[in-house]
Parts: sequence; structure tokens; C-alpha cells
Amino acid sequence: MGTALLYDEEMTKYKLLWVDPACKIEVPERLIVSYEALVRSGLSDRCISIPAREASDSEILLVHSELYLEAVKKTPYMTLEDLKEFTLQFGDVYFHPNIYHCAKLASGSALQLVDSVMTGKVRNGIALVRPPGHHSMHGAANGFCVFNNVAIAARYAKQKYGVKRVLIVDWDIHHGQGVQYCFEDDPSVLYFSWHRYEHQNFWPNLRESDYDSVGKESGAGFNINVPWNNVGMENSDYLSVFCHVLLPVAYEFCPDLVLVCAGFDSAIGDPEGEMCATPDIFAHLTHLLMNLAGGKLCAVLEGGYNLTSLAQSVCQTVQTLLGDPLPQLANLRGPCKSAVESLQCARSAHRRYWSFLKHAADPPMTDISTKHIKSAMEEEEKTEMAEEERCTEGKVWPEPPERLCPPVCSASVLPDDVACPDGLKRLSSSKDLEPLLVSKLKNRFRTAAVDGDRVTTFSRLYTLIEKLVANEIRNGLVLVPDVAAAMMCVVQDLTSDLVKRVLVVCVGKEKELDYVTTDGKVLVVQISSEDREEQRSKYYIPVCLKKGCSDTSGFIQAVLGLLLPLGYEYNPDLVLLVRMPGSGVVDSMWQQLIGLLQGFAKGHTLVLMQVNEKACMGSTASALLGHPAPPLQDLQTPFPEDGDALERLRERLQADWKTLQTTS
Ligand SMILES: COCC(O)(O)CCCCCNCCCN
Ligand SMILES: [Zn+2]
Repeated sequence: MGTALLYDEEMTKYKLLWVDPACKIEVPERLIVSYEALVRSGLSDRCISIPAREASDSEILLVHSELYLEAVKKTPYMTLEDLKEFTLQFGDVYFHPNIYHCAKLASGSALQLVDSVMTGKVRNGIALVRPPGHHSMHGAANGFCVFNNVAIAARYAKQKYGVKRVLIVDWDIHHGQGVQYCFEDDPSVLYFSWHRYEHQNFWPNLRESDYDSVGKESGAGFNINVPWNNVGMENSDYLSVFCHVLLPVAYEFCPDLVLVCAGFDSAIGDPEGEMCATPDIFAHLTHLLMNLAGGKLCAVLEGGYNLTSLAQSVCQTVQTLLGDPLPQLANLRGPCKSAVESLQCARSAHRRYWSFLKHAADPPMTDISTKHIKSAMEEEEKTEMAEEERCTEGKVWPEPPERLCPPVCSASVLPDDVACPDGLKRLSSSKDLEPLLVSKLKNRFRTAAVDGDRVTTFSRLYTLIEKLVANEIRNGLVLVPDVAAAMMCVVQDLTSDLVKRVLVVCVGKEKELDYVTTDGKVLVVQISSEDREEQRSKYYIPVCLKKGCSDTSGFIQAVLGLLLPLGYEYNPDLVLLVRMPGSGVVDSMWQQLIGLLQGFAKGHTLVLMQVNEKACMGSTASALLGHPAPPLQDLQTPFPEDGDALERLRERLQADWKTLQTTS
């Protein structure tokens, strides 16, 4: 299924008609440059174009009051003076004779997107709209917003499609207080927002934007705020919050639909955000949400004021929605101190509500929420600082790397008598192995003559790896007689001169896996029921699950809170996913793992399975081909000893691996 794109140039036909420094950044060009970038890059042609429509009164009244709607209805007939007068009652927003029309189109576009996804016409999609929505409230416009597009879409999805649980992820750099107010007592809508806060010194300067606003009454636990108390946050900070706060809760919440308040003022160069995360981060943020809700994801544009980073970020988001390979994120260096404080506070505020956060640490000693009483002097100094010093237009960043789709998505190397799963391209050709390599294999297998078909298998395997590295193939599935031996061979012989860093994810207990590396060329993360305390080193990380890999709750917790951060920091060029026989891993969990691992190494994942497990080939192939993994249904509370062990493991490893840091 495809990706929907909603855009209507009518929504560019309103602008600020008077002088207002607070509003001058919200210009029609924001939408124009975003759409034009999609056209120029050829991405718009690959999307399914869905027409915008006006939201009806009853749809708008899902969130807003009649009084407010009736008032806004009058604005098209107002004189300039009346519009100015009308605007004064709201904050940081402006009206225009055509803005009511555009606001209905913006909300209607979000609803069209929900229809397209919920009816299965498309898998996911994005609506490029203005005016944005997440600040507008029941009876008021605010922060450039007139109707709360995403809040209306959430209520609409529940009413029309009986959606039980909606996850709203707000990566805009401002707090969508309008969304928070709408759903704070509603356990069926989980609202997550990070936002520039600076201890309440940044707009909209609300006490309730802090991490301790967790929701009210039955909605307690379903509102997650992560305040950024410093500017300059980078890719590592964003990924840490996703891995250690949002994703564990999102997987436990198990939404039927994901809505994204896709504001790109959280990107580098934006005058509002003043952050340093690069546009390609949105490729990964989107990817990390795409295996939730069976892939049903609707992104709706919110903010974004640097026309260059906005356009690039929109393209990165759309390219991921289309299923293209992800860019490798360069030099991640772990979250900064302030980010760790914020994520620690958010985790501790929510540990009583989410079993996946149960073992989160106490809040940091310096309770950051009381720091907002900053010395007035300090505040004045900052504002006095010359505008150009603070403004981020001077920022430069590299063009996001090209994300080329290999001609072949998924290849397979199988014994001749095993049928190739649909969609996979069987690799049978292979040039003879270099004599050197054959001799390596011989002494590896310590058999006089490495029997014929083993050499054939390994020569095909070697060819497959060469093609992965050459980006001729994205990923591959290999069935071998002995998966442990094959793993050793791949790691020690077949990749040494082809790949710089191999991430080995070993699922299930191993037989003779006594392979520990120290040079960093290989990072082994092993998830099994075996407790290999003694073996642990920086590059060999055994994760022990008391009940083994069949315990999906423990498994996903280890993947989100340990494997993903490690993988991002290690930044491999190849991922080797080894399924040990008898691992007991549940099929949906196996597919989720394959889906999530595609975020690394441009999607170059090599799956090694034992011939006698060929029954799992179908679901493995489906995941390798990029089909969304099935949701992990009714996750139990992870076993306390596992949750505890994971926290201890993270604490022990965080000296070597910064992205594992969850406490300051
Ligand atoms: C949902 O709208 C997108 C948005 O969150 O970006 C709106 C931000 C309003 C920011 C208003 N303060 C401007 C003060 C001057 N620097
Ligand atoms: Zn914003």
C-alpha cells in the first residue's frame, strides 16, 4: 500500500496583513517550499495524491465550542481593522479574510488523511497544511493556530472508525497545549510532546508544559511532556527520548492509530527552536513509529520556519513513509546532561503508570522544575544579546545524504530443495570463492574437505554480502544447516574485508558461541535465557530474559531500551540477525525486530536461520520487504528481575555506551 500526500495551494492564500513581530515567521512560503521540494525530488509523484476538503461544522465542533466557531465564521467579512481587533483577544496568532477557509481545509485535510489510512486506501501519509493546529483550544485561537487539526482528527477517528487507542506524537518544538487540554483526562488518547521550555522561560511559558503534567483523573499517565531546558539539542538527544521514554510507552499502549503533529521547527536552523538536530533525524523518528498500529501513521504539518531545513525535513519524512532505506546518522555522541535530566524526570514521573518504565530511577537531585525562578538579570542579558548572535540563520548543515533504493529489495540464499518465499529474489549465482577464502573455511570447519554444498552456500553468502555492501541488494535471508557455524564464518571470514562494523543480534541461546570481540569491528548483542555475566565486554552484550525469548514483553523492552540505542551509537554497516534454533521468539516480535533493525546500516540486514526453521520464512520475508509488523498484542508486565537487570545492565554499560544513559 502507498503513502498519501495532501496539499492544496489554497492554503497558501492567507498571510499577515499588519506588523506583528511574533507572527511574521508564519508565511505562505512554508507550504510552497515544502511541496516544491517534494515535487523536485520526485517524491510527490510516488505518493497517492488525496484532495483536501473543508471540515464541516460538526467535525470542528468535535473539539471547539460553538461560540468560537461562530466567531471565526464572521472573520471573512471583517475589515482590516475588525480583523486586528478580533485578533487581539488571542495570543500570537493573526486572522485574515481567507484564514477561516484555510483552517477548514487544514482540518479537513487531516480528516481525509485519516479516512485514507483507516479504509486501507493507503498505509500512511502526510498532510501539508496551514494554519497549523496544536495550540488552538476549545474556545480560542493561539500560536498561529485556528482549529486543532490533529485533535479533531483523533476524535474523528474514534467516532467514525471506533479506534480504541490513538497515539499523538508531537515533535514540533513548541508544546501543543491545545492537544494536552483536549485529552488530558482521556486514557484513549496518549499525547507525547517534547518542547523547548527553558524552565518555563520559553513560549508559551506554561507551568503545565513541564514533565510533571502527566494527565488527569482517568487520563493520568496518558500525557507525556519532555521539556528541553537548553537549546542546541542534537540527534542523540531526540533518539534517546524516543528509545527511553516514548517507544516503551507507545509499545505498551499499543495504539490502533498514530497521529504525528509534524512540526519541523525542532530542526537545525529554525529561529524558534534553536536546536541542532539535522533533517535526516526525521527519517528515523518516522521509521521508529512505523511499526506501531500496523503501520497506520498520519503526519500533519505543524510548525517549521527555516525554509531550508523545513523542506529537507519534510522530504526525509515522506521518503521514510514511502519505505526508502534510512540514512546512516553520523557521529551520535549520547544525550547531553540537560537532555538526560529531562528524560529522567519524564521517566520517573511516569513509572507508576507504565510497567515498561517501572524500574526507572528517581528524579535527579536538582529537580529541574523549580529552577524556573531564574534571575531576572540572566533573562534580560539573554534577550539583550544581539538578535543575530542568537538567530540560527547562520547555522549550516550538510545536505541530507541520498537514500538510494537498491534494485533488489530482498534476496535469499536457500538450499536447492527449499522454495523461495514470495517477493524474495533467490541468489544462486556466485563466482568461485577465492582460494584463500576456501582455505579459511577449511580450517574453520576443521574438516579435510569442506563438503561441496557448504562451499556453495558460503560462496553465495559471500556474494550476497558483497551485493549488500554495494547497495545492489537491501537485505537478505539465508537458510543454513548450522546457524552458529555460519554466523562465525560470516563474522570472521566473509565480512572482514568488506565491512567496517557488523552489528550481530543473536536471538536465542547459542551452542558454541564463544565469540567475543574487542576491536570494535563486531558488536554482539545476544538476547537469550542464558546468563552470560562472565563474558560481558564492551562489544559482547548478553541480555538475559528469565523466561527466554518467548517473553515478548521482556524482549521488546530489551530491544527498545538497549539494542536500539546501542545500534544508533555503534552505527554498523551491516546487521547480522541470527535466529538460533529453538529460540521461541514470537512471530510478531520477530517481525517487529526486523522492522526496527532496518533503521541501521541503510537497511542492510542479513537474516541467518536454520533450515529446520524454514516455517518462519514467510513472516521473515514480509518484514524484510518492509511490510509493517503486526502489533504486539496485550503485553504483560515484564518480569521484575528482567526489568531490574536491564536497568543495571544499562548503568554498567553507560560508561562505554553514552546512549544508554537514562540518569544524570
Ligand atoms: C502549531 O503551530 C506551530 C508552532 O508550534 O510552531 C507555532 C509556534 C507559535 C510561536 C509563537 N511565539 C512567537 C514568539 C516570537 N518568536
Ligand atoms: Zn512549533
